[in-house]
Amino acid sequence: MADLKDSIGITWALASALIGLLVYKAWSWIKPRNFGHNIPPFPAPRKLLLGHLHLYTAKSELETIKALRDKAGDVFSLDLAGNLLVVVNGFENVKEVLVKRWNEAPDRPHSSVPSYIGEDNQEVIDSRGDNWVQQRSTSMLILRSFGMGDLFGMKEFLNNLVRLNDSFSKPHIAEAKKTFDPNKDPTCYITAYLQKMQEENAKGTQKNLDDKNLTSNIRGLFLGGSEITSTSIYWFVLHCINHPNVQDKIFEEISAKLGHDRLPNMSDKASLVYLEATIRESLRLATLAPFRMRTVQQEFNLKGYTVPKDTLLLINMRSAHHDSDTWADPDKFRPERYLDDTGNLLKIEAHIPFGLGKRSCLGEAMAKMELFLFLAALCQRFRMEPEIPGEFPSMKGKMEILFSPQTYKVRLVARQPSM
Ligand code: HEM
Repeated sequence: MADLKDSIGITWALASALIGLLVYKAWSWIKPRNFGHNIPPFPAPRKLLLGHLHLYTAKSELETIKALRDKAGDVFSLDLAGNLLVVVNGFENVKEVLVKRWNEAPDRPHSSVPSYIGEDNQEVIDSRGDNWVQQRSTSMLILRSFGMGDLFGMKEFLNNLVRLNDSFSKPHIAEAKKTFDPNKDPTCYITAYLQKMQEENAKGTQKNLDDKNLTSNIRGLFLGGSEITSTSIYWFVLHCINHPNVQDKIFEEISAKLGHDRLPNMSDKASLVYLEATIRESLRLATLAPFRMRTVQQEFNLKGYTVPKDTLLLINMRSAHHDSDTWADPDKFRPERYLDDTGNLLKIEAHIPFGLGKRSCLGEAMAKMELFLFLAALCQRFRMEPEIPGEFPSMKGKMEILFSPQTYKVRLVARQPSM
């Protein structure tokens, strides 16, 4: 009898211990995670398991982040089901993270997109460490030397290719290799890269320049550069339709500075300051890439808070362009804000449409040239009007991969020099 009691007692004890252990395990799994005592504040209490995921509502990310910033301040934390996300707002904090804290938070998180853009996530947008340094410096050198040249042999290329897969860059590389002569000046990005590869091989310093990275870089540069440039143009045209006085001023400037007998070229850029100011204002108001992401590799302090290793940073670029302490009437379209009293262009530090720091836009110089040449020619030749006279298209943007305008139609009316 005593034996039976003992064994029931032991069974109970074991069962209770097991239940206790399971409850403890379950609790430690669902309870809010402790990220350390000095992290930036949470804007709201956390829910079991979800953390702050419930804050993601039907509202746009832009509105959600703005509302949370109003509650918690410029730098705040969100618990995304056990992962710490620190949101960084305001130009000074954005600059601190992207420029001064580059060593601690150098890379973007790996995204799912580059797994088909890049081969094993190697291209310049998503690559890291030594590989990124070499892909970036080589690509930068090549972009500089080509300027607005036919970078990828695009004229012929675009006639044949529309799909972004293996048929995109590999056949093109194979074709370029057939005619590649290391002793001749490179004719496009591919031949310039092949030449650099050979030089590095000859010096024995070759590490990361190879066919795989070349393929990925082409796709990365193409993706990184095409959609964002065309969307910048859509925003500019939309602003011109809605501000006829601005486009008339650009036209007057073009009439006075270069006339109508030839198309604008890069030598006109310095004199078309009002056009340049309008391009800047359009890029600022839209902020096409409103959020940038980084992963934290080493703990650092930001505004007195600790940002632990492995935190995800969400950097609010839009805040840098829309804060009223940096920009007077931030939501107004006012190209004049970039001009001083004598009509010279001002450099405004908080104007950062191409990002900041070592991972800022690789194609900035090229994009600026493309925008200038295309938009100068457009404003020289056409007046941009709404499709239906008097019915102006909406200026409200929508958040897709980029912050883009709603679809709209424009009526292009040929300008006469006296118009
Ligand atoms: C108006 C046009 C453009 C805008 C507004 C723009 C903006 C940006 C921004 C904000 C970044 C991210 C910076 C960051 O994460 O901190 C970026 C990165 C990048 N952009 Fe652009 N971009 C434009 C055109 C181009 C063009 C034409 C190219 C290629 C020829 C290009 C290639 C890249 C690449 C490769 C990166 C990644 C750089 C790296 O990680 O080292 N972009 N761009």
